[in-house]
Amino acid sequence: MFSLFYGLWQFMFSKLELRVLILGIDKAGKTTLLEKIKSVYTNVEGLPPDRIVPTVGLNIGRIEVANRKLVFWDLGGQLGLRSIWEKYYEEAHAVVFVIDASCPSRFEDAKSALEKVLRHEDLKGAPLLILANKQDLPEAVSSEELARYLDLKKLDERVYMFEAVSAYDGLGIRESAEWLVEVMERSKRTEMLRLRAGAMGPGPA
Ligand SMILES: Nc1nc2c(ncn2[C@@H]2O[C@H](COP(=O)(O)OP(=O)(O)OP(=O)(O)O)[C@@H](O)[C@H]2O)c(=O)[nH]1
Ligand SMILES: [Mg+2]
Repeated sequence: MFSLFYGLWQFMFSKLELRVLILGIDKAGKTTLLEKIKSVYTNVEGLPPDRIVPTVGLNIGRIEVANRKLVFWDLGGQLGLRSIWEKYYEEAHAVVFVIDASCPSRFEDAKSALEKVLRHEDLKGAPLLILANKQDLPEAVSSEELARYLDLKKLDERVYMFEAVSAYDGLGIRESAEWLVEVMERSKRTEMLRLRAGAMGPGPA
C-alpha cells in the first residue's frame, strides 16, 4: 500500500516540478544567485554573500513562480567538479549558465565549459538562460557584449536568452525566473520529460 502511494506521489511530483540546473565555472556567483532567488520568491531570507562558501556538493532551492514549482540544482564549478555536472543533465528541464561579467580573463574558460554543456546529448532541447552576473560592479560587461564575446555556434537551434543580473542587488532576477517558467512550459523537452515520468508511472503495489 505504501509503495502505491509513494509511487503515485512520486509520479505527481515529477509532473509538477520543473528542474533547473545552475551551471558555470567557479566564482561565477551561482550559489549567491540561488540564495538571492530564494530571498526574492520565498519568505525565508537566503544566506548572505559573506556566509557562502565554494560549492562541493549540491545546493537545492525550491521556489514557486507563477504557480509553477521550480527546483534549482546548483553545482560546484571548480575544474575538478565539472565532470559531475552531466549526472544531472538527463532530468533537467532547463539550464542556467552563470558568468562573472566583471572578469574577462575567465571568459574563455566559461565559453569552453558552456560549449561542452551544449554539446551533450542528454541536454538536447533544454532551454538555456545565460546570465551576465555581477552587474553591480562598474567593470561588468553588458549581456550584449558578453554574447558577442562568447560568439556561440549552434545556439539558434535552442531556445535561449542572455540576461544581465546581479546576485547582490537582485537586478534581472524576476525577469530571469519568469522567462524560465514561460519557456519550460512550452518546451518539447518538458513534454518529453512528462511523458517519460508518466510512462514509468507508479510501480506495482
Ligand atoms: N559584486 C558581486 N559579487 C558577487 C555576485 N555574485 C557573487 N559574487 C561574489 O562572487 C564570489 C563567488 O560567489 P559564489 O556564489 O560562491 O560562486 P559560485 O559560482 O557558486 O562558485 P562555486 O561554488 O565555486 O562554483 C563570492 O565572493 C560572491 O560574494 C554579484 O552579483 N556581485
Ligand atoms: Mg557555489
